[in-house]
Amino acid sequence: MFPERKVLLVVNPISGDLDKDVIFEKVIAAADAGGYDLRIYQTTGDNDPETIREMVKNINPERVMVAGGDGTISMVAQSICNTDIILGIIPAGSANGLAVDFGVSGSLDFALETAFGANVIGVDAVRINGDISLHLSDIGLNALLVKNYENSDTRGKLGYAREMLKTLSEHQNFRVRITTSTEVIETEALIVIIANAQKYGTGVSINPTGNMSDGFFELVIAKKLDFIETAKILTGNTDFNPEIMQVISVQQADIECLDTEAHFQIDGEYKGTVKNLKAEILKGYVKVAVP
Ligand SMILES: Nc1ncnc2c1ncn2[C@@H]1O[C@H](COP(=O)(O)OP(=O)(O)OP(=O)(O)O)[C@@H](O)[C@H]1O
Repeated sequence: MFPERKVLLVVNPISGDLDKDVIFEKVIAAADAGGYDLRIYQTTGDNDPETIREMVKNINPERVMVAGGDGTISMVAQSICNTDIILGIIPAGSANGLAVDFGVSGSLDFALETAFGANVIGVDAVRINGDISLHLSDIGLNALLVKNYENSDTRGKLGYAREMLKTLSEHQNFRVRITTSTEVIETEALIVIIANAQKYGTGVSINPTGNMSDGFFELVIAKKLDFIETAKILTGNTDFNPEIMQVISVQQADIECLDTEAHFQIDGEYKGTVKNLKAEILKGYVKVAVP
């Protein structure tokens, strides 16, 4: 007899620098101890969302464990949204901002205990122009940095620092109009962040009151900053400063760039330039196992 309780493990073999063999061994042992029938899928970078959806439909797992970075976690979350399937997170990316925001940081054993544990919450998502953001998306300075970093051939801290200097010299502020159900804000901006979570992968806490389950997201609007202040934010050396940033908590918002198109990124992935964004909260989008 096959056990009724099934679990699917999705592993991105190329993410971060973690030895995936250790993850396989530990998940196999934990699934065995919990009486789960374990299935494994390694992502290929080609048609993964479709394949995972199909596997989820056929296997009907109680949980899906994901070992990868933010991109893989977000992809798997979108494959099981609005179901009772529980997402278990095993951080294995280069930055793991999403996992950190879920409180899943530290040892692999801790992540596994959490991923197989009983504490489960419904996590919201933000739909932005039809795409899904679980973490932090923005227009302006940081999105340009994401673009420059994606296009550069150096990786690591040095590459990041080089792209940051390039970004700071290229960036221009833009005029933006933000319309919510209660107000219209028109301002010059360096960056407008659409924040479901609190922290960037660099560790900088940009939205200290953010809660991923409250049915709201925040708009964090940073007006003109000086060079040093901006560099500190981008490198994760300073946290949210209420004197230079405005935060509003909303369920939906329209964002219009008034004079020029602005660079746009969703959860660390560059999306090109945009003039208009429509953002709305999707409450209880996916069930996630948390500490
Ligand atoms: N087998 C594979 N070969 C090449 N690319 C892959 C493969 N599997 C997944 N990918 C790609 O990996 C990317 C997602 O990476 P992911 O976000 O998980 O890790 P990361 O970039 O190391 O971490 P972080 O988001 O924390 O910086 C996607 O672009 C996906 O297409």
